[in-house]
This record gives sequence, C-alpha cells and structure tokens, in this order.
Amino acid sequence: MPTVLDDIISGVREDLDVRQRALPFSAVQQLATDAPAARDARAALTAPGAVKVIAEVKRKSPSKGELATIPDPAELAAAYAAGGASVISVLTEERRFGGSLADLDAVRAAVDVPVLRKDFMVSEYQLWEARAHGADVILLIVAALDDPQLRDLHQLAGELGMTALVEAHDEAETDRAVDLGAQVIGINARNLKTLEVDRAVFARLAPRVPETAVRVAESGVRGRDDVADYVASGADAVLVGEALVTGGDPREAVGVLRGGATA
Ligand SMILES: O=C(O)c1ccccc1NCC(=O)[C@H](O)[C@H](O)COP(=O)(O)O
Repeated sequence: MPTVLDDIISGVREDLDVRQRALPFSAVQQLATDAPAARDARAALTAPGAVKVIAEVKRKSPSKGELATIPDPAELAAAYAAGGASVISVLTEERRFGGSLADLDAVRAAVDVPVLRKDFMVSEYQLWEARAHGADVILLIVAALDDPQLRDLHQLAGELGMTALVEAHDEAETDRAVDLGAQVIGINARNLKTLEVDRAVFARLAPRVPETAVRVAESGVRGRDDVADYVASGADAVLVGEALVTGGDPREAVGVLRGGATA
C-alpha cells in the first residue's frame, strides 16, 4: 500500500521529467554556476539571540487542504523577514502544496535572509535547479532516500554551497541523519503515513542529535507556548507554516513566536 509520501514522490518524479525535458542537465548546471553564492543558513540559525524561526510560504497541504491563497509570496516573505525570521521556507511542490519555482524566484528577490527550497528531493537535478533559482538551503527527507542517495545529495548540497536540512521522523531516521554528519537536522512531528502531528516526537528524538548540530523542530506550532515547549526540549529553531499563513499579520506573528524579540 503506497504511503502519502510515496504518492507525493511519484507526482514529483513526473513533474521533474517534464522540467528536465524542457531544461537539460547541462543548462541547469550552468544557471546554478552563474547564480550568486548561497547564503550561510547555518550561521543564520546559530546566531546569538532568540529561538530562530524558519517561516514557511505554504498555500495548501495534504493534511489540511487549502490554507491561504498567498497571491504575493514576495510580500509574505518580506513580512516574515521584517518580523525576524532567520530563514524563509518556500514549498515548491505544485500538486499537493500549490507551490512553484516561480514562488522561490519571487521570495529570493524579496529578502536577504537564506531561503529554503522545501520540496521532495530525489535527484541531483533538483539540487542544481534549487541553486539555479537562488536557494541557500534544501530539504533532504531521510524517509524518501536510501543511504547512498542521502549521502550523494548531502555531499552535492555542500559542493553547491548550500545547507541541507536533513529531516527525520523516528529513531532510525534520526540516527541515519546523525551518521551522515548532517549539521542541520529537522525532527518533523508530522507522521508521513498518518499525517497526524505529535509534538512529543521532538522531545523523544532530539537527545539523539549532537549539540554541535542545529536542531530544528518542524510542524505543529500553533503559538508561542508550542515554541517554548520545543525550545525546552532542545530546539534551536522551529519551522512553521500553517500558523503563520492563517494567523493574521505575518510580521507580528513571527515576532510573537520569537517571544516578542524585535527583528
Ligand atoms: O503539511 C502536510 O500536510 C504535509 C504532508 C506530507 C508531507 C509533508 C507535509 N508538510 C511539510 C512540512 O514539513 C510542513 O509544511 C512544515 O513542517 C510546517 O508545518 P506546519 O507548521 O504544521 O504547517
């Protein structure tokens, strides 16, 4: 029985085939080579001060359906940055999340902070493509990749000057991320089989991540109390989508999650 993740990835591969036919590997490599250097996301996430917020541009999701229309992702990203977001996450998967590489371009042009291409990365082409569109960070979901794929994509991200956010959901995946030498590890509280969110997963898995790595708590943040709980369990950063796109003034909302700290 295919999981939600399997279904998403099968659509991602079909869309990727279309893009690869339109823009060959050598062309996307050239665009990536010509792009301005990637910004240092690890530095942004380890700077002194309040908990770091990775603020997400998220229109819809498999778990919640439509969340927000977001007609101007650049404006939203600029508001997030003004509120003190350390990194902007842009979902570029189209079928299930309503995102696009055009969103990534728009956000990249609008902010100075590092930008994460949040997608289901299964091939080197997508990493070159991310860099060509100005991404500084890419997501590697451990559950979607075997160890050789994970190692190769993690290494390529580094060669392209990008930071990899390596995402785990359970003990075995967390240990694989640690063994990989990942410097930024996300623990996602959303179970990719059931889509249910269990924030306690972070507290259970975070101790397996060495303190030298940045620990990112992903999903399920509804407000400042959830951020405080994640921080108490060892989070250096939180990745937040739904609460920010549905929560009114995005600049203020990021500031509230940071504990009222000014940008
Ligand atoms: O959000 C989903 O429904 C989802 C389903 C399947 C795979 C990934 C999914 N979300 C990606 C994310 O990791 C979240 O967008 C991100 O952590 C923010 O979560 P939230 O603050 O709960 O919107």
